[in-house]
Order: sequence, then C-alpha cells, then structure tokens
Amino acid sequence: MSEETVLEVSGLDVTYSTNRGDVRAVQSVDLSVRRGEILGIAGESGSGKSTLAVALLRLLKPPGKVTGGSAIFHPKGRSPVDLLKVQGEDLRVLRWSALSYLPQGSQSSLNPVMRVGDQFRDVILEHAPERKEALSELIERLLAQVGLERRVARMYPHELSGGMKQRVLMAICVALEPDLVIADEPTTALDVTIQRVILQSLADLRRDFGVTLMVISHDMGVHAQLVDRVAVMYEGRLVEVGDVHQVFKDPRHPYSRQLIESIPRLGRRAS
Ligand SMILES: Nc1ncnc2c1ncn2[C@@H]1O[C@H](COP(=O)(O)OP(=O)(O)OP(=O)(O)O)[C@@H](O)[C@H]1O
Repeated sequence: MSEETVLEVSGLDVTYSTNRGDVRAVQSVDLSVRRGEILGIAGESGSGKSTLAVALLRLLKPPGKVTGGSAIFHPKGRSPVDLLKVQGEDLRVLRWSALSYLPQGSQSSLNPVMRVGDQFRDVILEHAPERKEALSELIERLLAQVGLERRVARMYPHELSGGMKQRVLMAICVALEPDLVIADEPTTALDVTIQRVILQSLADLRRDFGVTLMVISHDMGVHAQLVDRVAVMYEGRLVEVGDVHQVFKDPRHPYSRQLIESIPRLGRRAS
C-alpha cells in the first residue's frame, strides 16, 4: 500500500451551539488518510463520528459550525485544497469525481421515480460528459462490480431490496473513480447476511478499483473484518489511531479496550 496521503486533517474543531450551551462534537482532531487504504472511524453513538464526516464533506448544517482546523485534500492531478474552505463551483467539481459520500441510511437517497441506470447516467454525465459513448458498458461494469446483474439498471428503487439499493449507491459512489469515499454506517439497518455481502463488496471495490475508503461504524465487528487502520473517537476526540490488528491486540486507550471487549465474537476479515 502506498504511503501517499489523500487527506490530512489537523486540529479540526466542530461545535453545535444550542440554547443549552455549546456541544464540542469534534475536538482537535488530527488524522491522515493514505491512498488505497480503508480507514475505520470507531466510537459509540454520540462520539462525533458523523459530525467529523459531514464537516469534511461540507454538509454540516446549523447549528453546527467548524470552529478551527484544516483538512487538506490531495486529489490526483489537481492542486491540494482545504476542504473546510473550498467554495461554490470548486466544491461542486470535487463532489463525486474526487470525494464521494455514502450517507447513513443511504437507501432512501436514490430518486424513487428514476430508473437506476438513469441515476448513474446523471452523475456520470454531469462530471464526465466524455464517457457518454461507452456509458452502458460502464454502468454494467459498475453494477457487476458490486454483484448486481445488468437488468438492475432498468429497475426502479422500489423494486430493489435494501441490500441491493446499498450496492447501487456504492457503485454510483465509485463511478467517477474518486480519490476518497466516506461511508457512514454502511451496514446499519441491514440484516446480518446482507451486512456480510456489503462488507465484501466494499473490500472488492478497494481491491479492484484501488478506492480509498473512510468507513464510519459504531460496530467494532465491521472494523475487524474490513479496515486496515482504525481511529477510535471518544467524546469528540480521537483517542487512538493504529493498525487494526495492533489496536485489537493491544489497545492503548482504556476506551478502545472497552469497545473491543463489547464485541460478542470477532468476525473473519472480509479481504
Ligand atoms: N444538530 C445538532 N444539534 C446539537 N447537537 C448535535 C447535533 N448533531 C449532533 N449533535 C451532538 O454532537 C455530538 C456528536 O454527534 P454525532 O452524531 O456526530 O455522533 P456519532 O458518533 O456519529 O453518533 P451516531 O452514530 O449516533 O450518529 C453528540 O453529542 C450529539 O448530541
């Protein structure tokens, strides 16, 4: 795996100002993501994982506010950019083609009145119109990559199971070969068998497309099966970052140890 850095987060602070006072949801977070790796973000509910993701994706809504730090992103073939400062057209250009997002509960993010193939077409043609010629082949290849038949392109979202919708979204996320995909709780709300299929598809996407993934999950089993390195969040802070085997074998922080001990049984790694 290359040691090239895709994203360098330094001193990130995010605060929600409420009438009951300020909630410092992310505090002084330093984190780097290496090209080609799967980095897990672990921590219990409320530890700040989603806030970290939406701040990096510039999708943070009021009363949330980034109150400090930088997130230097290095897309291939483009100049580095601070994700916390990029604006307007520059931000639009980065979305999907360099930075894509698989949101929590993403199964409702497909447009219910559009066929799956048209949803691929919209994303691909908006950012890469030169792909128009070979578009059907590309869509077929992307669907196959996540284990779906090409007939799925002609279907509407309501004709798909939850796991199929999740796989369609994963394929759309990687369609433009982004430098980084941020997936928030990709297996939550799916049954256990489907969870395994999704984890395997994510591992395959990295193997076949070399995609860099940041995977947010409260489920330590997901990290055990999928990720290369894991970062543990606790009350808005990163308390430990390391090789996943190392962290599971010898957690440095008592909170990481607690999280690991709370897993009923460690699963097998997917890759
Ligand atoms: N819109 C909001 N207004 C006020 N506080 C918020 C808001 N959104 C999140 N918070 C607070 O910020 C902290 C971090 O929440 P966040 O959702 O990022 O955690 P999480 O680890 O992703 O948890 P979950 O998996 O449950 O989403 C929590 O204390 C939460 O209550």
